[in-house]
Amino acid sequence: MASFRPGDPQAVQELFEQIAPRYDQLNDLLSFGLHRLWKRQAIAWLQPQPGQHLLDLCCGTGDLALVLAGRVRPGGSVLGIDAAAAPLAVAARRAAAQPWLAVSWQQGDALATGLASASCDGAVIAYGLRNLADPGTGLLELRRLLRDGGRAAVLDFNRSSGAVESFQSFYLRRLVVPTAERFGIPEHYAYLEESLQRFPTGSEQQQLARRAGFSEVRHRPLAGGLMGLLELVA
Ligand SMILES: C/C(=C\Cc1cc(O)c2ccccc2c1O)CCC[C@H](C)CCC[C@H](C)CCCC(C)C
Ligand SMILES: C[S@@+](CC[C@H](N)C(=O)[O-])C[C@H]1O[C@@H](n2cnc3c(N)ncnc32)[C@H](O)[C@@H]1O
Repeated sequence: MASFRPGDPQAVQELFEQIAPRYDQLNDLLSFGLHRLWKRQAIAWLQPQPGQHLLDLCCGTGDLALVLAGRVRPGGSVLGIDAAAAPLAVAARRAAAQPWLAVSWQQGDALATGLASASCDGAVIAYGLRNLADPGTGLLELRRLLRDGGRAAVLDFNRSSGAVESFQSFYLRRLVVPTAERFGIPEHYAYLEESLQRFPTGSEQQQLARRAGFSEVRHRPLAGGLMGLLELVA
């Protein structure tokens, strides 16, 4: 059985190339649709305004980017960046059905986007930071891309402890992976728990964000501590 070593960029990219066709369906199924609420909480922090130019790093199949593109109308735009082509193809198909949205897609590395400094009014990374080889470098690039005063929202699983950690592990091992097994991709979802074990805690993320140059930093647990939202001001 293949395994995807957390921190190996090629393996992580390949994982998301392979699960792209099932990704959204399994997120809805496995979280009972609650991931949409958690993403709305990330958007609420960003306070998107008409005319703003926003960035969705590790955008995947583009659900967040498409919502943001609606919120910055008229005059604004959203750029979604992802390392994997398959999720971007899903995102482009979804965007084609909404031609009024100013949204574009770029295959690239969130650790080195090549975009101009201070070129974005706001940015989101949803369930992406944990998949980067070096989350600290990811936060540095995020800060570089934002104009001073711009907001960023970093949504991901929360590295918890005690009963919450036990529930998280139980849910991932006993529900998530067996469900993924039915779609022939159990090892892809087994990676989730492995990647979480090496993910910085909320307070460690706060330290990394301050070191990256963010002026305001707050890590907020969501869903009873199962998820976490890093609220940042550049
Ligand atoms: C949107 C969500 C996860 C995105 C996601 C992130 C990754 O890094 C992956 C890596 C490998 C495969 C898939 C993913 C991936 O989908 C969160 C919702 C989906 C989760 C799979 C469900 C797990 C949620 C909590 C652990 C438990 C929620 C319990 C609640 C009662 C629903
Ligand atoms: C769990 S998905 C999150 C997708 C979307 N943000 C969401 O909330 O559903 C993680 C995404 O990060 C992308 N990714 C992983 N490493 C990356 C990197 N170094 N640069 C850009 N994207 C990356 C993967 O290809 C994948 O599409």
